[in-house]
Amino acid sequence: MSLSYILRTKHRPLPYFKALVSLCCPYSTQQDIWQHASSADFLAAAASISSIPKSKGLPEIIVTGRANVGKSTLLNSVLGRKSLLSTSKKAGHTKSLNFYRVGAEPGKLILVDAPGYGARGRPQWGELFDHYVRMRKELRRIYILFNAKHGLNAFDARMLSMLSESLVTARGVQPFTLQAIITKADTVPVDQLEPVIAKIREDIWAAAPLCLPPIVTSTEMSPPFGVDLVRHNIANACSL
Ligand SMILES: Nc1nc2c(ncn2[C@@H]2O[C@H](COP(=O)(O)OP(=O)(O)OP(=O)(O)O)[C@@H](O)[C@H]2O)c(=O)[nH]1
Ligand SMILES: [Mg+2]
Repeated sequence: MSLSYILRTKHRPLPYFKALVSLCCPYSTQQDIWQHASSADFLAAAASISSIPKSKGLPEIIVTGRANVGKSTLLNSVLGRKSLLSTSKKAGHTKSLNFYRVGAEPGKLILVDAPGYGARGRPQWGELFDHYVRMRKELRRIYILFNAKHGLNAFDARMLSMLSESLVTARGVQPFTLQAIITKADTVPVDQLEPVIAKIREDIWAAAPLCLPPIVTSTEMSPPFGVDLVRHNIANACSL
């Protein structure tokens, strides 16, 4: 709904005013979603395809990336929580698709944490992730995470090009979008950060030109760096 349409409409019931507010200050309206984030809750864990929970009809986003890249930590930070999601120094910690409702019941959206891929990944985790991505109609955006210190490796490039292929269907429909996130920016010396980010952007572009350019984050910094941008991005992806 455009601003000019709203202003031209004679009868302006409440939804029009709500739309007007969200057009004028989308950021503050989106913040409401995360203000209720403390009521976020764990919904289900699926370690196999048959245990993937039925959709609640809410928009969903999922994170992926090499094991230990910081997927579960980033989702905790997005939710303003310390330990709703279990994290570990040891790679290969998350072993199932874990579903989290955001906002008080019935919720606004669902965040899905996934096991990592790469040398510490397992084939059955890959199958689970692929099945979810292929079948979930509510999936709005995939977030693919890269460690600032490590950059991309062959596993990342393969994952990016595989996801690229599913970004547009044969009929030209885009079922979901793909967004890159750089994690652990605090582990790179500040004077090296610019070239490091430039190289990661270049490598992402080479493997998946349709991937949205990376948001740089650090959950270690105080306040966390880039996490507000991630919240904003998730809300946008879910049309909230
Ligand atoms: N320095 C730093 N460490 C981080 C950051 N984000 C996460 N970590 C650490 O990285 C380690 C792995 O974090 P997780 O969130 O468990 O990583 P994951 O991608 O979920 O890992 P798997 O579940 O094993 O795939 C933990 O020790 C975190 O504390 C960050 O921004 N900076
Ligand atoms: Mg994890």
